[in-house]
Amino acid sequence: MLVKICGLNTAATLDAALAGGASHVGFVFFPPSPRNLDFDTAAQLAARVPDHVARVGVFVDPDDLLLERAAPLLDVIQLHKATPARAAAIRAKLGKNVWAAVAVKTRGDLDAAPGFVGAVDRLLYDAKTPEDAALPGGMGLRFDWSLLAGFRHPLPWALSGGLDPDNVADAIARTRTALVDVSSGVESAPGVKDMDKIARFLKAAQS
Ligand SMILES: O=C(O)c1ccccc1NCC(=O)[C@H](O)[C@H](O)COP(=O)(O)O
Repeated sequence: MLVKICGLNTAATLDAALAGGASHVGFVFFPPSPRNLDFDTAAQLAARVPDHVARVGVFVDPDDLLLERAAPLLDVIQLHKATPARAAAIRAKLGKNVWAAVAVKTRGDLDAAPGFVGAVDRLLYDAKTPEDAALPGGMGLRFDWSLLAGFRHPLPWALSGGLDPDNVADAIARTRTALVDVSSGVESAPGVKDMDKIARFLKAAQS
C-alpha cells in the first residue's frame, strides 16, 4: 500500500511519517495554506527524505519561477487547478513525475480525468472544495467514494480527501485504491501535524 502524508512542515512530523513507512511525503508551496513552506525549510525537510520515499510538491496554478525554485527539491509535482495543457508543459519542462488533482463532487467531475492522458503520470481524486474556500485541497472534505465504482481509470490514481486513521481502511477496501493521501486527518489543528495520528493512519492503511 502506498501512502502519502501531505503538508508536512516540521522535521519531527516528517520523521514520524518516514518511520511509519510513508511512500510519499508532501510539501505545500501555496502561501494561503497553513502548511505552506518557505524554500529554506523545504530544502531542510527534503534533505531528510531517503531515496526510496518520493518528495511531492503541492502547487496551485504555479508560475514558472516558483516551479523552477522548488523542483530541485522534489520527485513529483502535484498540480491543483491545472489544465492538461499546462500540466503537460510543466512535465516536459521539468522532466519530473507530474500528478493532477481532479476535484470530485459528482460523477460528472470524473469526466475531466481522460483529458490528462499523455499530460500527467497520476491522477489524485480529491474532494471538491466550495468555490469560496481558501484552499482547493487540505480541507478535510470527503467525496462519495461510490462515484468511483465502475469508473475506467485512464491513468494510475490516488484517493484523497477527508481520510483519517479511522476511515482509511474502509476507503481502501471500498475503492481498491493503491495509494491514499491525507493531510487534515493527521492533524490536531490546521497545519499542525500529529505524530500519533500519522502513525495510526499508516498502520491502518497498511493493515
Ligand atoms: O494541504 C493544503 O494546504 C493544500 C493547499 C492547496 C492545495 C492543496 C493542498 N493539499 C493537497 C493535498 O494533497 C491534500 O493532502 C489533500 O487535499 C487531502 O487533504 P485532506 O482532506 O485535508 O486530507
